[in-house]
Amino acid sequence: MPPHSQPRGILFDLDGTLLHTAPDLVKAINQLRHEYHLAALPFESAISMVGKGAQNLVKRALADALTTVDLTMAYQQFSQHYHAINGDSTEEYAEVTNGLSALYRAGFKLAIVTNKPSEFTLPLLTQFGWKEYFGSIVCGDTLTHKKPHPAPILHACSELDISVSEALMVGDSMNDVLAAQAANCQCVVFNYGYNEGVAIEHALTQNNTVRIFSHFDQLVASLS
Ligand SMILES: O=C(O)COP(=O)(O)O
Repeated sequence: MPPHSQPRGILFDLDGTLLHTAPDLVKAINQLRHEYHLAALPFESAISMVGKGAQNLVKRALADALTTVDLTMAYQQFSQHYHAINGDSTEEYAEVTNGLSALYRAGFKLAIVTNKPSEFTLPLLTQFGWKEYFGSIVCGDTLTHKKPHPAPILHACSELDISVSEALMVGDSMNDVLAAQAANCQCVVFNYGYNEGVAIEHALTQNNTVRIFSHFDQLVASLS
């Protein structure tokens, strides 16, 4: 496979790639901590806990009280808080709606491959009017495995009816990069996202071939 052959299918991560979900996520996490009489986490430390799914986020956010917390119940409490505000302060990154629409109209097959549970992902896709663009929506609870496991990428390719060599994974974190590498899929990342609190440029090793973009328009231009 040539390193940057033109793909037929584009697989998008959600949090930190298409949507800035951090304000709502951090608010729900700090509402949860308040219930457990724990101090609010600063925004940056809370957001560094996002990336490996909501169950993991709750576990990381209550790390200072884990011996006394029932994580199943804590997840249900978090879920209630997040459902109540999911989308309220969430914004699309610049030019995402225009870019998705352009890629869709140009004939690319599009998918979502996120670690976010479907109960939170689907309402956001509806809110932003994007659902019709995606031929496959793979969430954190769709399969047994989440990114960085390759299974979500392979599942999306199968649902889009393309081979993995015809796909491009677009993300913001090493979870996306490692999943793509494990699936043998091309990958690009945006540097405006979360990557569990580490600048993606620093996380990628020097000989890594993953391209880094800083604006959604750059991705769209690279595909035209
Ligand atoms: O919910 C998460 O932990 C991250 O979701 P993402 O895979 O869309 O970045």
